[in-house]
Amino acid sequence: MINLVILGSTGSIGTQTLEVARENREEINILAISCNRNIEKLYSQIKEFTPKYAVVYSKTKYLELKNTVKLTKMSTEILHGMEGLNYISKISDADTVVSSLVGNIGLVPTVTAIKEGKRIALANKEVLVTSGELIMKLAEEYNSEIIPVDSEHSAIFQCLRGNNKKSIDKIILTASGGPFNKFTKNEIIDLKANKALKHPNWSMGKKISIDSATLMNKGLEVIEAKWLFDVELNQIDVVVHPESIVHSLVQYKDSSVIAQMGLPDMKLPIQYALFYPNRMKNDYPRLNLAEISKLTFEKPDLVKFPCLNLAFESLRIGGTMTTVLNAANEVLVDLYLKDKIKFYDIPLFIESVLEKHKPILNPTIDDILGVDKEIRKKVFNEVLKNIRK
Ligand SMILES: NC(=O)C1=CN([C@@H]2O[C@H](COP(=O)(O)OP(=O)(O)OC[C@H]3O[C@@H](n4cnc5c(N)ncnc54)[C@H](OP(=O)(O)O)[C@@H]3O)[C@@H](O)[C@H]2O)C=CC1
Ligand SMILES: CC(=O)[C@@H](O)[C@H](O)COP(=O)(O)O
Ligand SMILES: [Mn+2]
Repeated sequence: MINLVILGSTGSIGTQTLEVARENREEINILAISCNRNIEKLYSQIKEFTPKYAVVYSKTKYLELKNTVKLTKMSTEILHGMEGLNYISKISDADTVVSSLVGNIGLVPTVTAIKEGKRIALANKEVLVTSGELIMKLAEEYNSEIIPVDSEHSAIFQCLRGNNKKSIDKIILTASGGPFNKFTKNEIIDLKANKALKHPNWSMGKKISIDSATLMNKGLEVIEAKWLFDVELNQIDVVVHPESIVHSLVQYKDSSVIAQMGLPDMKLPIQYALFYPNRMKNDYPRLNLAEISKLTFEKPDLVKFPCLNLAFESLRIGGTMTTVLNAANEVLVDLYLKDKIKFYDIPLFIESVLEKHKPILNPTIDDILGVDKEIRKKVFNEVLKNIRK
């Protein structure tokens, strides 16, 4: 039996993790779950899975849910805020912590779980973008296994099994190209978030959907791959593959290429991470290559999608540069979703804030949290100033 804690159980990854748990009731026990404000969904998850703990990040929503749970005499203990997230990340009975919060807010509870030596099923890529080097060192020190959930990284993880890491030539990340792949730059300029949210192949949370449309998602994934697989920046390539069937590839020094394929369904990498090294039988639809008949690949357009280059460049400089990239992107995506800025304002503001930042090399977690806070404020004020002009 796997005792599971899910950070962010009400999100896209969180709910799909619970679907996998539902499909494997004999094998998975849900110990703790969490949300930010969506207490309606959390309450229905509490009723179905009767976890020992449930955390609500928002104070007002916490008080509301606590009251409901008290009235219905449920046994689940309701906790609150970062304190609550840290508490469930180190429950002694827990085997695996699914890190599926969105954004750098997940950093501290993920570090807490690592320091307890838990297995981490890691979806929350932003924590590796801001703190990858530290996270990987801590994982080694505390004997915590990090199993990637992000589809490309799960693919690479699988392609690396049974091969010597020293024989890697290149890691090749596939990108769908997002909803605007076939558009010209001019056609994209005025497109609103409702269009950007329509990913061609995956149904995901809002933040990552916008990141896919700007190709920042692939930039974040390049950084994520660098730390997870300990390769050099020039060993990571990106290729656009609009069908999202080949989830990523590893090219070896003998020129052989190993790819992992499957229909686009996040339950697959989630299930793989939870049960690794075992593969559970399921009845998910099977890939039929003859039916698909054609798989296509193309070069990413870095002029149309400047975010990918910004990510490569911030990783090349290193230190807190990737924290700046991530913090600025989180704020700007939120403002784009609220219709306060235009699509290309995202790379423009990120570039301007990166240019001004003097990176701290070998930052501590406190340095990273400090830079994260400072950059969020700066970007927000900068955008506000521009809106008022
Ligand atoms: N969705 C996908 O298919 C994939 C996602 N990922 C990565 O996985 C992570 C999660 O993505 P996704 O599931 O799409 O995101 P969602 O937005 O769907 O879910 C985010 C979860 O985090 C909670 N949350 C958000 N903000 C806070 C906060 N400030 N404090 C506490 N909890 C918070 C949300 O609670 P509430 O519901 O109350 O808002 C929700 O439970 C991201 O890093 C993403 O890049 C990677 C690959 C694929
Ligand atoms: C499902 C998943 O892993 C996402 O990160 C996905 O890869 C997004 O698609 P893009 O390739 O469009 O960024
Ligand atoms: Mn991905």
